[in-house]
Amino acid sequence: MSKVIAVANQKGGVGKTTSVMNLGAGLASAGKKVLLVDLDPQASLTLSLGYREPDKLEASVADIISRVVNDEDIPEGLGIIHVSDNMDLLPSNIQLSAVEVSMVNAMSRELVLRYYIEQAREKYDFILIDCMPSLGILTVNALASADSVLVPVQAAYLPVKGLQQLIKTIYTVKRRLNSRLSIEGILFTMVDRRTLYAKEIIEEVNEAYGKSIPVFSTEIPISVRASETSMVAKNIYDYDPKGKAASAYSALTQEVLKHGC
Ligand SMILES: Nc1ncnc2c1ncn2[C@@H]1O[C@H](COP(=O)(O)OP(=O)(O)OP(=O)(O)O)[C@@H](O)[C@H]1O
Ligand SMILES: [Mg+2]
Repeated sequence: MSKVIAVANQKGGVGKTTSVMNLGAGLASAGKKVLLVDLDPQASLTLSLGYREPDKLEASVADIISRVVNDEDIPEGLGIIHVSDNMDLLPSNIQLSAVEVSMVNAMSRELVLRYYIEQAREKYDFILIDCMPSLGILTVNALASADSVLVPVQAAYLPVKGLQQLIKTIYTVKRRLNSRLSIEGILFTMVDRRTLYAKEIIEEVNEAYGKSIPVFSTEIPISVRASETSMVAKNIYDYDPKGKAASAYSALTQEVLKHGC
């Protein structure tokens, strides 16, 4: 059994990419076979994993999408980079922007990525999709391909309004395109428990959504070491194994494993 988790929030800079990278590394070190899909033309995940010139890669997720759109065969393993034990990456680059435009007129344009992911499921236990900060066609494709959505929320601004829009989109996709879609959980990131503000937001979100929408009991603390991981191209367990962010991501990994497939 495989599980496909889309990591999405249309708000930028909330910790989507950092969470994909570190949850992915946590699952891989727990012995799970993991594929990370970079579905953002900014290519932050690709860059963070150390592939510093994404535009020079031989193939990327853009090639996969354009082959599906044009109904062409996809050669085995096209674009896949083996990053480390148990962990592969389907990288991205700026070509994805052009491909996104070309999807607008494609047949079943919301289901293009799903066609690929359904085949990739056979090879992996977990597929994590790093979405871009928008609710456009690429993110809808990710939601249509996924079993669940993990929603990182930065506990430093009033997130409720943005979350309503995201949750509405998730339910629309569930109704029209992908009935198995569920919410894996809201994940608070960059939490500074010393500030009353963070606590208030967490309470507010718990009140508004906690009963119907799961909230991870793990919170990711604000951590300078975590913010440095993309620069040094290391996951948090290698970069700062004893730090609070590493133990939080490890607890998150356990929660996700406990949810099962
Ligand atoms: N726990 C943390 N503590 C401090 N800084 C963090 C933490 N997690 C991530 N950051 C930093 O915050 C910034 C945004 O994180 P990240 O790139 O993961 O967010 P994102 O939601 O993927 O952004 P985008 O919407 O642009 O794709 C980055 O500079 C990252 O290094
Ligand atoms: Mg990102």
